[in-house]
Order: sequence, then C-alpha cells, then structure tokens
Amino acid sequence: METTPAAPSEEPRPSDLQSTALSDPDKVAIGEHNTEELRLNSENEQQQSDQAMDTDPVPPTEQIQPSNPELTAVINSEKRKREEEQTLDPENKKKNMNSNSSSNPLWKTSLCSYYRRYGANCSHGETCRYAHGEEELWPRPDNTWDPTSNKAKEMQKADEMEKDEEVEDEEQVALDESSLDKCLVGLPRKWVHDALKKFLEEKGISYKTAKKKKGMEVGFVTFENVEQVENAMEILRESSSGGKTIKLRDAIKKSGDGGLVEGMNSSTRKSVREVVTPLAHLSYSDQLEHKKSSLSQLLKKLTRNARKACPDALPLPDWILESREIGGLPCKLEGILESPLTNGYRNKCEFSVGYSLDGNITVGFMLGNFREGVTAVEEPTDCPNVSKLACTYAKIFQNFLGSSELPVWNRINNTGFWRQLTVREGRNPDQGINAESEMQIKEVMLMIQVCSIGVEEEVMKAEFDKMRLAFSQGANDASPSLPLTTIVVQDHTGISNAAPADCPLIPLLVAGGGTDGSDCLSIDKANIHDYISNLCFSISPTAFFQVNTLAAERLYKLAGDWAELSEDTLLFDVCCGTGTIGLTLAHRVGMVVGIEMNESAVSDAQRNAIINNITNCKFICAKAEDVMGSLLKEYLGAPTDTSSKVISNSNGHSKKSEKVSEDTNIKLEAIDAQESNGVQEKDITDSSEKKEGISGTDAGLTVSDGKEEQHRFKNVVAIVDPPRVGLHPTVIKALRTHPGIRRLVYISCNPDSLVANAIELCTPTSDKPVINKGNKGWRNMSSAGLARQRTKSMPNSEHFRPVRSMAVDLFPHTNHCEMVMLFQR
Ligand SMILES: C[S@@+](CC[C@H](N)C(=O)[O-])C[C@H]1O[C@@H](n2cnc3c(N)ncnc32)[C@H](O)[C@@H]1O
Repeated sequence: METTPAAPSEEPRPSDLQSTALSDPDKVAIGEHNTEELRLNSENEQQQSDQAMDTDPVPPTEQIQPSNPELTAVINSEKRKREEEQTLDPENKKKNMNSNSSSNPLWKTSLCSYYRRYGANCSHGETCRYAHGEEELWPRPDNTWDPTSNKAKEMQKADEMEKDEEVEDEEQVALDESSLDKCLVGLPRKWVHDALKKFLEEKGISYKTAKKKKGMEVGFVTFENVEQVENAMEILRESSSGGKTIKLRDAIKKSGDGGLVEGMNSSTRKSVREVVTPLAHLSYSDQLEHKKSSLSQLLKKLTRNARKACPDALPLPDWILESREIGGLPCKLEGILESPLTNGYRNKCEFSVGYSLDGNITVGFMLGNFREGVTAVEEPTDCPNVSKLACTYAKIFQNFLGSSELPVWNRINNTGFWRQLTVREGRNPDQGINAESEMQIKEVMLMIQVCSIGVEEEVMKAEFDKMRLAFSQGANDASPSLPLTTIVVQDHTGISNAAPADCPLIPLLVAGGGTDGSDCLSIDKANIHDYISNLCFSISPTAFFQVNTLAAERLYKLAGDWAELSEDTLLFDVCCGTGTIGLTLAHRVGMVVGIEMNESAVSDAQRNAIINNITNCKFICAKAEDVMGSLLKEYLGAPTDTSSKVISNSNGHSKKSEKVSEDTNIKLEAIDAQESNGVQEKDITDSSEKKEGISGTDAGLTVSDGKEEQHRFKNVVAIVDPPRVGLHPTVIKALRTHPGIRRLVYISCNPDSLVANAIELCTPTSDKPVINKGNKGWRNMSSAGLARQRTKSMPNSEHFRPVRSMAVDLFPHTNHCEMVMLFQR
C-alpha cells in the first residue's frame, strides 16, 4: 500500500479518526430503565449509522415528575432561564453563545439528540452544550457541520453539484495541442492498463497511450490531438460504468520523467500543512478537546455492539447496564494526556520523492491519496510536527536529486530509482523536556529507499558516494551543524513504498565505521539510540519506535500504573517492538515475556536489555497468534506445549531444549557472558550468527517450559500494543479463554480496532458457541460487525469488562491519538 502523506506507516491515517458527531459523556440520563428497555433502545440506536449521534435522550421538564424538591428547583430554574432566553434579543443571544464557545470549542456544534427526536428543547435548556435547532448550530473546529444537520446535507448537495458543474464545464478540460495529457476519474479500482484500454476501445475513444494501476480510481490517457480529446469528452459525458460516471479531467504533465498529477482545481486542493496536520489551525487545548470528544463517540460503538452481540438468553453484563450512567460509554474516558512537545516532536519522518505541483523534483509529503490519483509532493517546511532538522535533511536530499543521473520514482509507471527518505532522530538524554526540541537531537539515521532494477552497480555506487558526500557536506554547512550518525540504503523493488521487513539494507555510513565498504561498515551497527524512562534504547533501521518519545514515556507509565504490577507479576508484553514497554516496567515485575514478529526489533530488545542491565526479560520472535496460546499454557500451569520457543537473556529462567540451534547457542552464550561481566553495550548480532537465527517458532530457539515461573507468579498481566489492525482473533481468543489472565491493558493507535477487539473480549458468550461456517459477507462488514460475528463462536468463557480508558496525545496537530484501556475480570 502506498504511504499516505502523513508520513510514517505506523501512524494512524486521518480517515480513521474522522470528526464524527460529538456527544457529551458526562450527560446522565434521568429515570430508571429495565434491561428490556435498554435492549430496545439499543436496537433503535444501532439502526443509526456508527457516526450518528446517540446520546441518551433527556426528557423535557414537562415529562418528568421528580419527587425530589431539589431536582424540581433545578428544572424550574432551567425552564425560567429558557423562557428568559426566548425573550433575549438575537444580538445578546449571539454574545452569550460566543462567551460559552470560547471555553468549549465544541459548544453547539452538534444538534441535541433530544431536540432531534422530539423537536423540542431538552431539560438543559440554554445550558445544553448541544444546539436546539439549526439556527443555534455552530461549525466544528475542522469547519464541518454536524452530519445530521440540514446545513451539512445542503453543503454536501452543493459540493456534489459544484463538482459536477466543474467537470461538465468544458473550460476545466484544456483543449489545445500543448495539453493532451488527461486523466480519467472514477474508474473501477480493480482495472489495470489492459482493462482501461479495452474500455476506451469499446467506447470508440481513440488515444495514444493509456495507463492505469490497480487500486487507483484514476487512469492516465494521452491523446494524439485535440479532436481525440473532444471525441472522448463527448462519449464519456454519456458513459457510465457500474452506475459511476467516468469523467475526463486535465492531468498536469510534470517535467522530465515525473509523474502525472490529477487535475485538482485550486479550490479543492489542500496545502501540505492542511493534509498532514489538519488540526494545526486550532489551539492545542482545542485540539485535545476535539480528540477527546471524537474518541468518546467512537468508544460508544463498543457498548452498542457488545449489547447487540450479547446472546438473547443471557442478561446484559453490568458494564453495559452501567454505561447508561456515563452517556453510553463502556467505561469512563478519564481524559487525555498532553504531549510534552507539540512542535517538531516527530523522531521519524518518511518523506516521499516526487514532483511538486510546480513540476520540481521535491522531497516531502504527498498532497493527497495516491489511490485518488494524487502524486504531487510538497516540501514539509510548513508542517509543525516535523523538526527543522528533518526539513533540512529533506532539502539537502532534494538538492542532491536535482543533480543526480538517476530518475526519481514514478508512481504511475513504477519506474525510477529514488523513492523515499526516512529521517530518524535519537535524543540526548541530558536535555530536559524544556530544551528546544532541536537541541535534544543527538543522533540521526537517514534511510534512503531506492529501486535498483535495471541500474548498473557501478552507476549506483557512484551515486551513493555522491549522495553520502552531499549529506555530510549539508550537515556540516548547516548552522549549527547537524548530527549525522548513520546512512542506510534500502533497496526495495515492490510497487508501494511500504517495504517488507527483510528488504536488503546497504550501510553507507555508521558511527565509528568506515565509509568505504570496509569491514567495520556493518548493518548491525547502523542503530541509533533514544531514551525512555532513563533507559537507553538501541533502534535498528526498520524497527518500530514510537514517533513521539516524550509522550510515549507518559503512555508506558500509564499502562504500567493501570496494570498494577508487583514483583509477583509475570508481564506479557504482546507486540513488544524493541522492548520499550517490558523493559521500562521490568523493575516493577518478576518477569517480562515479550512477543514480537520483527526480527531486528527482537534483536534490539535483547540488546536493550543488556545495555540497561535488565535480566528478567525474555523476548520471543514470532507472530503473537502463533505462540500466545501455548505460552499462556506454559506459564499459567496448563499442560505444557513445547511449540513456542523463547529467547532468553535471563540466566535463571530459560531452559535449553534439544531444539536449540548452534547459532542461537552462540548468541545466548554471548549474552550470558556479557551479563556475568556486568555488561555495557556490546553488539550481540555481529559474530557468526545472523539475525536469521531468530525467526519465529521454527527457528530453533531456546524453549522455556515455564514450569519454574508458574509457581513464582501470582499475578499475570498482559499489556498489548498491536499495530493498526489490532490483535489477531487467535490472540484475543487465547487471552480471553485462559482464566489466568485477570487484567489486560490495551494500548491502541486505532480506536476502531480497539473497539473490535474489545467486543470479543467483553461480550458474554453462551455455552453453545456457534460454529463459524465462514463469513461470506465479511468483506462488506465493519470491523465491529466482524467482531460481533466472531463473538458468537467464542468458546464459553468469562468475559472481561472495560474498567477505565484514557487517551494520550502522541500526535499533536493531527487527528490521531493513542488510547489506553484497562480490562479486568
Ligand atoms: C504499535 S507497535 C508497538 C511496539 C512497541 N510496543 C513499542 O511501543 O515500541 C506494534 C508492533 O507489533 C509488531 N507486530 C505486528 N504484528 C504482529 C504479530 N502478528 N505478532 C507479533 N508482533 C506483531 C510490529 O512489528 C510492531 O513492532
């Protein structure tokens, strides 16, 4: 998949945290409801779309008969206020609204659910933060309107009409011999070149060349002359495919071999700042408020879906019944932790290489989604989340590309050489949070992605030499000069820039190593370092590391606090990356078992344990879905299953099985030797053993039978920190069906997958699980719908309940946020 403009692949994409209808989690429904009523309400709610408002209706004062005199007084006073308000002149009303809106950016930005249902004011009257009617409604911080409002519907209609008019307006499509490059918009995504050509031929459209990539809605057609263009326009005006109109638009031909850019007109085109940091126009406190509200809305999906998935024969669990008291939330959303740094906080940026709208070779962020035909790249200088240092390196590379003999990557043809620049930064631990973020950067890793197909090795080598010089020179010439620790080339021949973990890496510069291909230039030394909770982390080029280090420290601390750790605790760090969570919490537990599928990250985790003199951690290189079940059995006393293999850095905890490979023995001996010597950092992967030695369940690694540990630990906790897709269903099933796991802390970068996983963890199951015959319609199901389906086949087991949740803002200025949720049973 092509990376979207917002840089790194780990980071959530804007579409995942849409600013949906917002609602107030603190609003408490008045009145008692029995279980049956709740179910009926929920059914009605579920008929609304996931994005629709579903705050509990607050009955009007006229309808409730409070016996409590205090409540009567409050209601009467509210009624009086409302009556007074009705007599206020419009100017006063506006002022009143303005003063409220200045304290809450979401003031009156959604229609009141009661008002929508009953067309009358709710009991909160003027103090209700929701709008009673269209005339009270305000636009949201992101300039959109409540999607259920007439305003939003009118705007959508107007937008659609405008778009149609634009395309129909023949002036939008230039008719002259100098602009015969056009694009077709609205094509089926599955089409490739041949399907597009066939379509054109069947329609009788003559052309010179036609190109189309799978996954895009846009194809690119070059015509021989203006007559051909006019003919195509005439035919397409009438044509449609699958009910969708296919339209001809101008494509801007860029200089050289550069890509084509869909003909976005200037009114719909967004700036790079708007694309990458869409909340940057808001104050930071307004950003936090906006995120918190969006998240609370998304979390309600968990309650709704779990309620729906609960088998009819079973009572609803307490947590669902109690959710009414907290506005439909599955548990309290306790707030949002701020990022210590709001500007230049990213320690990793992936810059695309391409052509700007002005036709210049540019290193920066794409202006839109490649699938929609946008390939234009603009410089990152205006994006507040990117450090000046990263911008400077992007500029140095851009200048170098201007004089390179090799072409930049063309996303349409999948040809070219230079593809992407990744800048990773390691901080200086001696600088406090208050130091300028630039001052904190002590180490820099540059990773340049290229595609070597068809390029002679000599030519390539010469270009790499020139590039290394350009970076070194640029770093020295900057004022103050910039750190430069490592330069690595990643040779990736696939179509999208997302390279697989085993993609070849060529070191061009490593700290303390040569730059001439000599022995000391080893990829195993190409790591940089960062610090979390006073621990040093060595990070290899492709390993995951949270992009906002200081905010990540807050995230891990919160997860550790909620996990209630003690020396009796065995902590499973699921999806552990370079070991950050387990290692920062190791001093608070008896033992950590980390599970991670990326080999270099596991090597880093082991190395990080050694660097920091931590001896109670084990790291397993495997997919969590392959080993979770058997690990739980090993450590929690169930019959031993020796299918999972554990790499141990702990003298006391691991036992070697007959399956231990020679390579792994060497590694373990190296680690043991280092530990007994009171090790400082020492490279453990540069001897005869290679990383291939650690590759999952069949790699022949040390097996721990877990028997010793099962007696030592009274408390077994899992902290899971999965990638965007969430945990694999097999992992969810293993965690849920093993009664030994009483507490689970879920860290999520994607609230949708958190909700889906939580539905499976927290919904009661019947004693007759349905055997899943394969979900035929799964492709069209939402992730929550799929989770509901899976819950039906979950073996009968005690469900978890969501206990508390909190957001941590790792991504200021963007719509994204990390989320921590505690589950217990
Ligand atoms: C969001 S990162 C978290 C890493 C680490 N906890 C941290 O904070 O630095 C997710 C990690 O899960 C790993 N991962 C992805 N799928 C996995 C799977 N099926 N099994 C184990 N690890 C997986 C990725 O390689 C990545 O390191």
